[in-house]
Amino acid sequence: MIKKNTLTLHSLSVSKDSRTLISVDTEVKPGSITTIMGPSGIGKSLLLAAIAGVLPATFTQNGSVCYDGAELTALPAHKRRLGILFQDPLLFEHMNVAQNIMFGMPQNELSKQQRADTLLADVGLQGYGQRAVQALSGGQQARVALLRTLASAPRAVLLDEPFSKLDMQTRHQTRCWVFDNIRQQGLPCIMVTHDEDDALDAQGPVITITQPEQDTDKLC
Ligand SMILES: Nc1ncnc2c1ncn2[C@@H]1O[C@H](COP(=O)(O)OP(=O)(O)OP(=O)(O)O)[C@@H](O)[C@H]1O
Repeated sequence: MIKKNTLTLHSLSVSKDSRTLISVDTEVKPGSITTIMGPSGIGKSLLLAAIAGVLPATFTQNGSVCYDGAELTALPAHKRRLGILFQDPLLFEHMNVAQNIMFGMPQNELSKQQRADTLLADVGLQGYGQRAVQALSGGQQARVALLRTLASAPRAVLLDEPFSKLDMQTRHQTRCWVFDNIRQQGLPCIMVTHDEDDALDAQGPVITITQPEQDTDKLC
């Protein structure tokens, strides 16, 4: 049976030099947020890159990624139509804040500028549309990158530590807004985080990745 608007990973794994770093099997339903947690350097960001179709060539992947029952694994990133937010905001520096947010908006969006302004106000950045992205703080850039991802009409979203650059109050407010938005749009979401409050607020399954067994002789 086709699971409508569901993102499924079938034993999706990332390896380097034939050593598996990470492997995940999961099904993410529309409007559900699955959290991935685990130690630094274990391959969580690489897993998101594999789902999005932008895994660096040094790594190989096995398993498959499906959306709506159709396999995406062989498709290039732009044909997967998944929104990915990297840890680094990677904003376009030749565009202002509003232009960054409008970048991936669908052509038929009635007033892109108006929508960008509304989104900015929703995350506490009212009136920032015409500013240069270089003039923003790290936390402000992180919010603009989040808006750009959500405004691009993705079929699912992949968020890599989306709130880590925000102070506690902004983090809480932004997180509530983002999670509400994801639920309202009915998007399946996979979020990588080190923060247990992020995982709690996500109200979805939590996948904890553990280190592979180590050779105890090598431990001090
Ligand atoms: N583009 C790349 N080229 C080479 N090595 C990379 C690249 N990206 C990641 N790595 C390496 O792959 C391993 C896994 O990295 P990854 O960023 O996925 O870890 P992570 O679990 O997301 O860590 P963190 O929680 O610290 O963000 C690390 O050893 C990292 O140095």
